[in-house]
Formats: sequence, C-alpha cells, structure tokens
Amino acid sequence: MAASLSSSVTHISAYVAVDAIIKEEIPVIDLSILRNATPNQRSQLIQEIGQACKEWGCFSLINHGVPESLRTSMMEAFTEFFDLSEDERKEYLGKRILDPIRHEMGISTTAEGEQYSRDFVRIFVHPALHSPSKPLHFRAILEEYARQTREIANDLLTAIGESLGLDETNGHQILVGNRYPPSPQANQLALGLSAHSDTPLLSVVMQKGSIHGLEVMHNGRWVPVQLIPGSFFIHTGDLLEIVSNGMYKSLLHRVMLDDRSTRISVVTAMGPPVENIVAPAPKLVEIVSNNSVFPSIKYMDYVELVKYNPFGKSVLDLLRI
Ligand SMILES: O=C(O)CCC(=O)C(=O)O
Ligand SMILES: [Fe+2]
Repeated sequence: MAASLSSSVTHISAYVAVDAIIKEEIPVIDLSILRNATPNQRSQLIQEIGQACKEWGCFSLINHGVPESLRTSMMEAFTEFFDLSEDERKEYLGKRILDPIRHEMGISTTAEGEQYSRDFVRIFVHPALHSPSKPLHFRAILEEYARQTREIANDLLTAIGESLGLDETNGHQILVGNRYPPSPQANQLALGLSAHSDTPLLSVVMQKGSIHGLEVMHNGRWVPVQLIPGSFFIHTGDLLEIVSNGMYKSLLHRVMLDDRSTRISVVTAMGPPVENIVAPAPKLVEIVSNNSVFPSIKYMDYVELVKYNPFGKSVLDLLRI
C-alpha cells in the first residue's frame, strides 16, 4: 500500500510472548460507554480517544455491538471467496486501484526488495455496494457487516472530530479481506504485509481467532498487537493526518506471517467521497503553528499517488510542506 521501511526484519511468530507492559499500553475504548454517555462521560471519553490517536494512532474497541456470529460469517465468507477456483476469481484479478473490486494473490516485492505474502480482495461497499457474485451468500453478509462497521466508524469519526474541534468527514467505505499463508521459519518469508499506513481516515480491523501477526510502530519500535478476543482494532489513516494538520499521525503497521497457521483479517476503512479535496482543517492550521503541514489534494489523486508512487518514501512524507 504505501511506505516501506528498509530495516531488516526478523521472523516473529504469533506465539511469541508479548511483553505484558506493551499489551496494557495499547489503549482500550468501550463503545457502549460512548454511545450511552452523559455529557460529562462523553467529554472524558472524547479526550481518551483523542489521546489514543495522538500517542498511539490506534486503540482496541470493545463492546461495539457487532454480533460474533456476523463477524464469523464475514470471515468465513472471505475464506470461501479465496477458496474459489482461479477461474471463478479471475474477473477481479489485477484490476486498477479505483476499480470497485480488486483481488491479488501471492508474493509481492516492495521497492526495497522485501518480499511479503498475502491474498486479498478489496471491495468498495459504500455509498454503492459492490460484491463478488460468488460465494452466493457473500453479498448479504457483506452488506450487513459493512453497515454495522460503518456505524461504528462513523461514531468514532464523530468523536475524533470532536476531539479536534471539527465536523466529521466521511462518506466512502471500503472493505478488504486478507488471507496470510503460514510460513515455516525455514522459508525465510516473514512478512504478510510490508510496513505501510492506510490511506483513508480510519480503519477497523477484525482478525480470525487468536492468530496474531499485526504489528504497529510505536516510539520507534515494532509492537505486536494481541487483539482482545471479540474486539476490533481501530487505527488512524493518512487522510486523518492531513485533515488534522499532522496532529494525529497515520499509523505505520505491518503483518508478520505465522509459522503454522493461516491468518484471516477483514479491514474496513472510511474516507471522504473520492472526488473530495482533502486539506488540513483551517481550525487546526491555526492551532498547529499557523501553518498548513500538507497541501490540498483530491482524494482520488492521493490514492493514485500511493499506488503508483515510484519513490521509496511514503506519500505523506512526499507531500509534507
Ligand atoms: O491483516 C491485518 O491485520 C492488517 C491488514 C492491513 O494492514 C491492510 O489490509 O491494510
Ligand atoms: Fe493496513
């Protein structure tokens, strides 16, 4: 997706014990409190969410209201999609970045020559719902899962907007199903997805069971994320960094392969409509030293830049004034 770090990578299996301190550090937000809060509770939680975005760029979300049965059905539906024959999947293969459904499988290589291995299908689900035609029940599950996670993302974006003193900006939702194969250490293929940040405002990540692998960059080191069972993992994207004029950094993250198990994750991301111009909010330009840290850019152009970026630097770094 975007920036790759050229640091050497060691294989970290999902079974590596995670430092208990690190585990406790990743902030946890309870959505049911936000949704039912008194004005005092709300402003306290808004502050906590703002703090999590500023210090970490991510948090775990509990009590979000999405039934476990729907989460499981969505993950199973993506698994069934990946298990279709190549012939059935081929109409979605190798499409352009802004096509409504785009699918790739296997090993890729970053600009720095790092290899990583994942299968994915990326689907535009809102405002228009697109869906592969197979498996047959995929569309119905996708529609419901997209609707429920969109409600979550919108509630969080409203809260994040409040923490910045802004109105929310959203309107466009994509969903990505990822499948990472197991990779025995002898294979020397450690990465499922190379270091990158996500383009939109906010991402909502769900993984299957306790096959971990997601790592986030925090204070200059990679921190393995052990998702709380049943929770969502929420993180910031590039557009939030732009809109907040650099106040909330876009989270740099990567995925390590497990040596024994296949990992499935589903990521849904919210952004403004792709035709919109994205720019630092004037209020935040005032706050952040009266300067725009980023220029205005059409969201669609930003997406193209990320995909076809020939430079070894992230697009955010290229644009930063
Ligand atoms: O698999 C994951 O946990 C994260 C996937 C991811 O970063 C992405 O799809 O952009
Ligand atoms: Fe990502």
